[in-house]
Order: sequence, then C-alpha cells, then structure tokens
Amino acid sequence: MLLLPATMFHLLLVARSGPARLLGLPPYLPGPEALWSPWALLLWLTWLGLQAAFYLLPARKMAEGQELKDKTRLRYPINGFQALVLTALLVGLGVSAGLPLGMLTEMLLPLAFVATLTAFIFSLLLYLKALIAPASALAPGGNSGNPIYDFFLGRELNPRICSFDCKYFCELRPGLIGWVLINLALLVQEAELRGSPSLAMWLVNGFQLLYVGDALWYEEAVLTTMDITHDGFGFMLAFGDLAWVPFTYSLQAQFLLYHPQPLELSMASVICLINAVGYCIFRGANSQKNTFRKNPSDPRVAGLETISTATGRQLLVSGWWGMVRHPNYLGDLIMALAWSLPCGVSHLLPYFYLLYFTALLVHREARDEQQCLQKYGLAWREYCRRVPYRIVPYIY
Ligand SMILES: NC(=O)C1=CN([C@@H]2O[C@H](COP(=O)(O)OP(=O)(O)OC[C@H]3O[C@@H](n4cnc5c(N)ncnc54)[C@H](OP(=O)(O)O)[C@@H]3O)[C@@H](O)[C@H]2O)C=CC1
Ligand SMILES: CC(C)CCC[C@@H](C)[C@H]1CC=C2C3=C(CC[C@@]21C)[C@@]1(C)CC[C@H](O)C[C@@H]1CC3
Repeated sequence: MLLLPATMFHLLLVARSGPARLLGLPPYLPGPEALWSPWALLLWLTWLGLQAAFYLLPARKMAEGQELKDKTRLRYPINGFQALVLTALLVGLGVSAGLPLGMLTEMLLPLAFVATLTAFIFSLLLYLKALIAPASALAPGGNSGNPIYDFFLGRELNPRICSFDCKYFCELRPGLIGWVLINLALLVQEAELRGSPSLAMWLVNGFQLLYVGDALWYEEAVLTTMDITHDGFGFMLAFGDLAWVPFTYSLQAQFLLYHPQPLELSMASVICLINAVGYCIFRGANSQKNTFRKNPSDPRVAGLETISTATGRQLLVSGWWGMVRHPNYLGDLIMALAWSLPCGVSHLLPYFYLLYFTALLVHREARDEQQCLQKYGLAWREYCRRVPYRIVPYIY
C-alpha cells in the first residue's frame, strides 16, 4: 500500500528529470508545497463529480451482471462510451473558449497526490461499509480476518450507494478517461513548447485512445472480468483505478514531453503495424469469447471446437482460445510494446508499463487458472492438455 504510491510518484518525478532513469534516484523529494494544492483537489473532485453525473445519465442499455451468491443479478448502465464522448465535447468547448489544457501537465504531482488520498479515504469507507454488509455481499478473497490484508483486497464484492455501483464506476470512468485526458494535455503542452506535437506523441495518444475507446465501447465485457465478479473493492482496485491508471499509464506521453524522440516514418509504420496486430488478437479473442458466452450457437462461433464441462458451460479449444489459454493477454502485451517503442530505446523508463503489465498478467493468469480449475475440474485439465501454452505460443 505504501510501495504502490511511492512507485507512482517515483515515475512521475523521474519522467521529468534529465536522466529519466527508471532505476535511479528521483531528482528531488517533493515537499508538501509540491504535492498539496487546493486547486488540484477542486479539479479532482469536479472531475469525479462530472464522471459520476455522466454515469447517472440515461443509458442506451442496462446490462445484467453475473449471478451472485444469493442468486440475484445486479443491473449496470452501459453508457461509458457516451461519457467519453461527452467529456471530449466538454473539453473541446473548454479549449475553444481558451481553457489552458496544457497547464494540466504542471499539476500532475498534486493531482496524483489527491487521487492517492481519495483512494485511501474511499477504501477506508468501503472497509467500514462492509462491516454492516450481509455475508452474501462479501467477496471470496478479502475476508481473511486480517484487517490490513482485507483493506487492501477489499471486503465487499459490489458496494453500491442505491443503484450507483462504486467498483464498476471506478473501473472504467474517472481513471481510464482521465488517462486519455492527461495524454491529450501532454500533447497540447508539447505543441505549445515545440510548435507542434511530435509523431511519437501522436502515436502514443492515438494507440491509447483506441484502447480506452475500445474498453468503453465494449463496456459490458467488463462485467465478466474477475475484478467485478470475484475481487472485492478495496485499496488495490480503488488506488489502481483512480490513481495508478491515469498517472502511470500516461508515462510514455509524460516521458515524450520532457525527452522528445525523433521517429522516422518507416519506423512509425512498423510500430502502427505492431499495434494493429496486437489489437486484432486482443479484440478478436475477447469478442470471440464474449460472443460464445452470450450465445454458443451464434454463427460466428458455432463452428469452433469445444469441451463440455460438468457445469453445463463449454470451453473453446479452437480459434483464438485454441492458440494459447489467454490470447487476449498476448494481444494486450503486443500493444503495450507498441506504446513504448515510439519512445525509442535510449531509456528503460517508457518500458515500465510493459514490464509491470507482464508481471500483472502473469499473476492474473495464474489466479484465473486456479479459479477455472476449481470451476471446471477435469475439463479444465483437458483444456490445458490440448492447449498447453498460457500466453505466448511455444514460450510460456
Ligand atoms: N490494461 C490493463 O491494465 C489490464 C487489461 N486487462 C485486459 O482485460 C481483458 C479481460 O481480462 P480478464 O478479466 O483478466 O480475463 P479474461 O477475459 O481472459 O477472462 C477469463 C475467463 O474467460 C473464461 N475462459 C477462459 N478460457 C476459456 C475458453 N477456452 N473458452 C471459453 N471461456 C474461457 C473463463 O471464465 P468463464 O468460463 O466463467 O466464462 C475465465 O475465467 C483482457 O483483454 C486483458 O488483457 C486485464 C487486466 C488489466
Ligand atoms: C495497482 C495494482 C498493482 C494493480 C491495479 C490493477 C488495475 C489497474 C487493473 C486491474 C484490472 C484492470 C482492468 C482494466 C484497467 C486496469 C485495471 C483496473 C481494463 C478496464 C483496461 C481496458 C480493458 O479493455 C479492460 C480492462 C479490464 C481490467
């Protein structure tokens, strides 16, 4: 809980330092005046309020979540993409009215500080709220009895205030949309400093906008992720969603603002190709599984080979899911590489996301594997026999 914020501040500080060494000491330790700003607090609370208001707007669709312990299902608004578009319109209006968006880059440290503070306070409130929640509302993982562990993992599975789902809201809105807004501010600031944004900055902005746009367009798919169906809402997700995602996932664009990198058109084309390959695998695999889970006789997936399980559900063993057991992770990792390459190879810092993400996905894959083994038993073992590689064919 201390190491994660410390890492985030380290990254923010070294990204703007001359040597930009991932493993070096930060150039200075920020004092309270560099971290605390009432304006940053006001901006952050306005941002959360705005995204909460967008969440509450009428949605094009209400989706049902997975079945819960008490056999009920929660309902979720599907209007994340609408929130992204409304945010873009509002920011566009603001910029055309003279809003200095580039100034946001000067406020990243105090904004990250208030986001961290919010995550701690929010997690504490969530922990207390879980004390009065019924047993059926608790998450399988975060109720060990060790308060520090439970505070970190989260005790309640789907904490809600009336129909407002705190975890679902945080997972996709303020952090993800905040990430692309910070990227855009860095692009605007670069244009102000150097006359125009660099090609590398355009690529990083474009790739990450595609990723965030995709997540919000296919928002319903998040309802089947382990974050929503299995993990409680505690410090890990609150900090991850509200602080870690916007302030560390924008690291490549931060690095580029302070360390401009030349990029040939030919190299840029190769990087675009790598991102496109990663995206096709990521989207193809995710859509294939979602289509199959919704309706196994859908013509797009009906011809695929499957294994039956004792639960009545089937597992795909051909198509993307016959290549490796987590093709979507493979695509995601290839995209992560494409996001770092525009930053050149002179520094390790812009590759932090790739390194962290590899560790996160290897760990996540192992957790998912355990859950699937528990759920599907022998059928899962058979799947592992037929599809022996986890993420990278013939390697891992
Ligand atoms: N950028 C980031 O920071 C992060 C991005 N992600 C991305 O989010 C997306 C969702 O990831 P995540 O929630 O981890 O997991 P997945 O979308 O991979 O879902 C795993 C589940 O899929 C089902 N499944 C597994 N194998 C098969 C099969 N052969 N046939 C049919 N169903 C199968 C199982 O659930 P069941 O059988 O119950 O349906 C399993 O529990 C991924 O694309 C990932 O890359 C994830 C984490 C962080
Ligand atoms: C701070 C910790 C080390 C870990 C925090 C993890 C979180 C940042 C991630 C856990 C699962 C996530 C997912 C996404 C973003 C990152 C977090 C919140 C997506 C929304 C990214 C876009 C994809 O299309 C779907 C992802 C679902 C899981």
